Amino acid sequence: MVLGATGYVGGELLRLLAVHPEFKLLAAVSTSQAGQPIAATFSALAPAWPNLTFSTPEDSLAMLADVDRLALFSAAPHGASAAMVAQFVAAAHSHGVELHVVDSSADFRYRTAADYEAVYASTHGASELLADFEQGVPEHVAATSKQHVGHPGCFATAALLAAVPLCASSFAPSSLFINGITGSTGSGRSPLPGTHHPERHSNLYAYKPLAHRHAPEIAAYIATAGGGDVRVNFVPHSGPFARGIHVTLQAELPNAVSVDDLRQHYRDYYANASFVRIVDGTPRIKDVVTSNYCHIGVAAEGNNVVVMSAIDNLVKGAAGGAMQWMNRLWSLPETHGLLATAPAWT
Ligand SMILES: NC(=O)C1=CN([C@@H]2O[C@H](COP(=O)(O)OP(=O)(O)OC[C@H]3O[C@@H](n4cnc5c(N)ncnc54)[C@H](OP(=O)(O)O)[C@@H]3O)[C@@H](O)[C@H]2O)C=CC1
Ligand SMILES: CC(=O)N[C@@H](CCC(=O)OP(=O)(O)O)C(=O)O
Repeated sequence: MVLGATGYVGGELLRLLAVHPEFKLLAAVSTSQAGQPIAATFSALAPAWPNLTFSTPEDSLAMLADVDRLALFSAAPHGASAAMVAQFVAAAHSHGVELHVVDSSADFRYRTAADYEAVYASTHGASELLADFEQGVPEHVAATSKQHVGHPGCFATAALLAAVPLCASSFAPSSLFINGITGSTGSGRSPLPGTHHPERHSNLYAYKPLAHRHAPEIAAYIATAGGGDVRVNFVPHSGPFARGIHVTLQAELPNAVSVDDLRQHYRDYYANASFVRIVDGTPRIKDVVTSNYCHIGVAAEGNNVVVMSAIDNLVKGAAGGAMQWMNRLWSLPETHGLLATAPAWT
């Protein structure tokens, strides 16, 4: 079941679920499009879902009376997601349904309501559930006993995959300088001045330098992943493309490191990670967009290092990362339904 199913992340979840070998779509939940065909909102998905219509939250809650197990994805906006998830958790409990939730919004990305409220300046919608949620990208959490997961955001995913192997090493820096460039789908389907085509096309600009709300999230997740207390200086940029995130991380290390040693360190760290590839040169978003892969490249000169990562914001940064976690929560192979590569030329 997918909450926020008419959104960009919701649409990607529906696309991934169409080819998943185990999960069967029970309901695509929408308030605005309930009763309308999925194919009317996502014409690209018509071959996969020619007849299925969006369901109201109320009808979707009622469906829990007829199932034994439920994988619940939330792609609702932060602030709305937690309360919706709480309704489904309560309904699952009362019907004896085995449930795992993966939330792509910010609502379960922090361990405490106070940490969430400090960043989002609004009361958490279901603080009683926070203890049941794991936080992190799957590559940085070896095992979890938690029932549910709050997935990091797309900028955070790209930044963390680049940062954690460095910060969790014996040569960890005390500060990171991170530039991130995101495509316009990162801001969701509602048109905004910053996503309007004439503004975005053939343009590139930074926004909220050193003040973006995802900087504390990146720092918190680095600490959770064993990277300690590192200062994160984050400058996001709007890029002239629809999908993809490119992150460039720079740091000064306590000692010099060779580029070969640094690259080998990353290869060793991600040796068992199916979706992270350490490239010899520099990563490119065209090599990962639409896929669940992350490409990472490194450079070093004396004490100064650069780590670059590229992901698809909607897949590895949201729907695909959520699917990877959901596979793991149900003890399925983590790669189920996610191994398609990028087309590269689109
Ligand atoms: N876009 C991206 O690259 C990424 C997004 N995320 C997170 O994933 C979530 C979804 O993002 P995205 O798909 O881009 O967002 P969209 O705005 O495209 O979609 C969100 C969907 O949620 C539903 N919704 C809107 N308002 C409410 C509300 N008040 N209560 C319940 N449902 C509501 C809407 O569907 P309807 O009105 O039909 O119910 C809407 O289509 C967000 O929390 C975002 O932060 C995370 C990583 C990357
Ligand atoms: C909506 C939202 O936060 N989506 C993404 C990130 C894109 C982003 O950080 O975009 P803005 O700078 O426009 O917020 C997320 O949840 O991580």
